[in-house]
Amino acid sequence: MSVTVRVPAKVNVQLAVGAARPDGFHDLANVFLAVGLYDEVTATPAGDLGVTCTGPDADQVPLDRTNLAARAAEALAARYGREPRVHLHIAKDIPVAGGMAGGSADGAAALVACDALWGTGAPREELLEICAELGSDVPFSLVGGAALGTGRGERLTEVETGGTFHWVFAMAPRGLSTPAVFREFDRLAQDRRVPGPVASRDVLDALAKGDPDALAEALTNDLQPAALSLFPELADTLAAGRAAGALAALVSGSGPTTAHLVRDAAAAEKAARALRASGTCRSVRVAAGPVPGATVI
Ligand SMILES: C[C@@](CO)(OP(=O)(O)O)[C@H](O)COP(=O)(O)OP(=O)(O)OC[C@H]1O[C@@H](n2ccc(N)nc2=O)[C@H](O)[C@@H]1O
Ligand SMILES: Nc1ncnc2c1ncn2[C@@H]1O[C@H](COP(=O)(O)OP(=O)(O)O)[C@@H](O)[C@H]1O
Repeated sequence: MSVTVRVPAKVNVQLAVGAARPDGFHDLANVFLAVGLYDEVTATPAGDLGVTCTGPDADQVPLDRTNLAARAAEALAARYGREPRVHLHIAKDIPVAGGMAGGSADGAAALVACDALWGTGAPREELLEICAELGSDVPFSLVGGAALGTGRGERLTEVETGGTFHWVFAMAPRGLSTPAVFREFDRLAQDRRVPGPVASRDVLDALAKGDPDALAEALTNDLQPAALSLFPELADTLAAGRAAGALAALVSGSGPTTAHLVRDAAAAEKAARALRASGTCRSVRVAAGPVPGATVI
């Protein structure tokens, strides 16, 4: 018997970043939207913990116990006093090190898959606690939809959405390390006082109304200058997206994937074609959100 869990990528429609905390993390006002670009994690009983991965970026995924899916299985097994005797196969479609929370998605998916496989019946609150231990973005991958993350992004409040938002994502030829982008944010902020992060009323209202034009006006990402500083060519991709008719273009989270908001599915296909032809990115994908979080299929 095996259990397969499907789990979405995310885009940050607001990422407000505060000053570095004593523990090295940053307080955030992080408005997440789950979008329909998925990994699938299949858990199968095995003699020992093992991970395999297939997909376009599979060669960049660690297969040892640092993989977030393996760490999730170990964390759940430890809580329930059992051995993590499971094989985890990741069918990966979310770009690696792309600012779309692919590793976090696999952590959340493995947790849900192992919980179902082992019949642990862990309460939702406990699963969310384990997620937060695994990483700041992992709780959101579990719940999906749209949510505001505070603290380091792990404390979630559901956010209302009044419609579907259509996006074109442009994948970059190399990844960006999340800690390196936060370090660059600190370096760029050196001489100014960084205000405490606050959720934007305009972003929340635009989401509630399901209004892409209003969301396009309100989108912000405080990590974008840091991502552009480390990866200046991303400015060309953002410009190509705007020229292709996107209502707005921004770096997704810590990047380097760029997210281009469009009005509807037809506009997404058109902008995707133009972005592909622009030669400013490795590949282009269309996806819409909100979609549900980690789900057994
Ligand atoms: C930036 C965001 C935006 O959603 O995602 P990505 O764009 O990387 O996907 C997240 O904050 C990433 O979350 P996640 O990838 O889970 O990060 P973690 O494993 O918790 O932390 C990795 C490292 O990022 C930095 N970090 C992360 C979160 C945070 N609030 N402050 C930080 O300074 C720290 O250097 C930390 O050691
Ligand atoms: N299951 C996983 N999938 C992808 N990367 C993983 C996974 N587990 C651990 N990692 C590590 O996490 C790093 C960040 O990957 P990822 O989560 O895809 O990006 P991001 O944090 O930008 O959203 C990778 O470079 C890789 O070393």
